[in-house]
Amino acid sequence: MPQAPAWALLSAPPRTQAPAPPPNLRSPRAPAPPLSRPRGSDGALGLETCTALVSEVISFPVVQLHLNRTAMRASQKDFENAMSQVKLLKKDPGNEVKLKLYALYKQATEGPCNMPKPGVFDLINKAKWDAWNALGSLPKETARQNYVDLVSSLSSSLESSSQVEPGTDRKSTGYETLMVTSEDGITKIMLNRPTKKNALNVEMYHEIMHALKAASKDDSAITVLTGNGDYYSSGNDLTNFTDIPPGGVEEKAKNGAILLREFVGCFIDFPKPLIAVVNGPAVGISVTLLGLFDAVYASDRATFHTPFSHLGQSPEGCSSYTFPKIMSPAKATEMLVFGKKLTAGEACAQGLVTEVFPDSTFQKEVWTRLKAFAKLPPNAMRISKEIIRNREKEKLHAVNAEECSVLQGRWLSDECMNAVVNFLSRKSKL
Ligand SMILES: CCCCCCCCCCC/C=C/C(=O)SCCNC(=O)CCNC(=O)[C@H](O)C(C)(C)COP(=O)(O)OP(=O)(O)OC[C@H]1O[C@@H](n2cnc3c(N)ncnc32)[C@H](O)[C@@H]1OP(=O)(O)O
Repeated sequence: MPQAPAWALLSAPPRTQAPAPPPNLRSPRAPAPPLSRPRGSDGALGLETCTALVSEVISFPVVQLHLNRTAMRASQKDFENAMSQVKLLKKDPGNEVKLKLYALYKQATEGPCNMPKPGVFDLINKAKWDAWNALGSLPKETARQNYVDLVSSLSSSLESSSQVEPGTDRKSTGYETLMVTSEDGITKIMLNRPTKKNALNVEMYHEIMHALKAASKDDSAITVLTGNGDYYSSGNDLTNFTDIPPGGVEEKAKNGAILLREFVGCFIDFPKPLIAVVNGPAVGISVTLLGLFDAVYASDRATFHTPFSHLGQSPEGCSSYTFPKIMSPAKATEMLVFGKKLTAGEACAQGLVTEVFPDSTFQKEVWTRLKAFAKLPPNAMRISKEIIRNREKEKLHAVNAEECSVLQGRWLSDECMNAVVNFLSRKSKL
């Protein structure tokens, strides 16, 4: 059974001590914490409670940062990077360090502790208060610097001993083609090439894989893919076809098929609820992948278009298997073979989209709903997804392999090359 990261658990207080209502440690600008925390029958803090508490200690500063943006100038970027880095730590730095981080953050953003001291039985809030209060009149700038230094020392000492895959220590801010954020239990992966309608270039394929791997291990409950700008995505970037290596087009096609197979494989294997927030038109691979998502919410501005025949290509993203199952073979054929473009309403009627929202309220309504989902017990959600999806996994990997192999041949065809040349020479558009 998937476990919450060990470091998401703060030590439980001794059983004998009765929970007392904690005074609020937060500034008036901050959201108020729950007054008491549910405990298990053994008196320990429950898993969700502990996770929420860690979010409070670790993630809460991210919210605060936005509120205090104007107050920080000198090392704002370092400070912001340090906060992102904290969330990427793969190992529990321990309660003592977490309290130190909390205290330095509060000092850096609010100055010396000015809150009433919590009661003796309010162990957690008292520990936080003590840590902050212990910093006395340490100047804000020094606290900020100490925070950055502490995170940097943690990153080197904890990351080097963890078994992470190469590159997984990359910061969420370090992406070229994506914006990745983690807040309120949701990791949001936003395609971020709006001037190119979020077309997927080779860099973006790699970055999405990286972001999904990181999201599968982070402490968020759900993961969301969406687009920046007016498009969700215009699909594969057709300039991907232009950079021919010394081995010629055959090598290009072979490498493309390897990349595509690995890319789609990441969606098949993604362990947490994966939700698409389709903010605008979607084309090609950004549509076919939707069959591998757990829920798809769409603006009524969105359209769904898979013009593979027009492009001399063939379906991918496991759509040759998922679409006929979702919407019937004939409807799937209209889309995948004849390139029929669906409106959001039609896609919803076919089962490809879960729900459609008016564009004017889309973001507000969807994110309210997602935040509520993200509060559900994460392990239960994972396990339920697993039981819904797992018996299909082997089949999906086989379909993926077959689709990539067929597509590799298609990329070498005149039909495909002509379509790409026509688009790149501005002779055609969808
Ligand atoms: C051997 C190859 C190896 C490849 C590596 C692996 C790849 C795996 C491949 C998986 C298979 C995937 C298949 C698909 O996704 S098929 C779908 C492909 N997409 C398209 O055909 C869409 C093409 N774009 C358009 O038709 C129009 O741009 C669009 C209708 C989407 C929007 O039109 P509009 O008029 O509103 O906007 P512009 O055309 O002016 O677009 C703005 C700029 O964005 C550029 N653009 C948009 N989409 C793409 C794209 N898909 N590829 C490249 N560039 C794109 C467009 O050119 C404009 O750029 P400029 O401002 O510089 O002119």
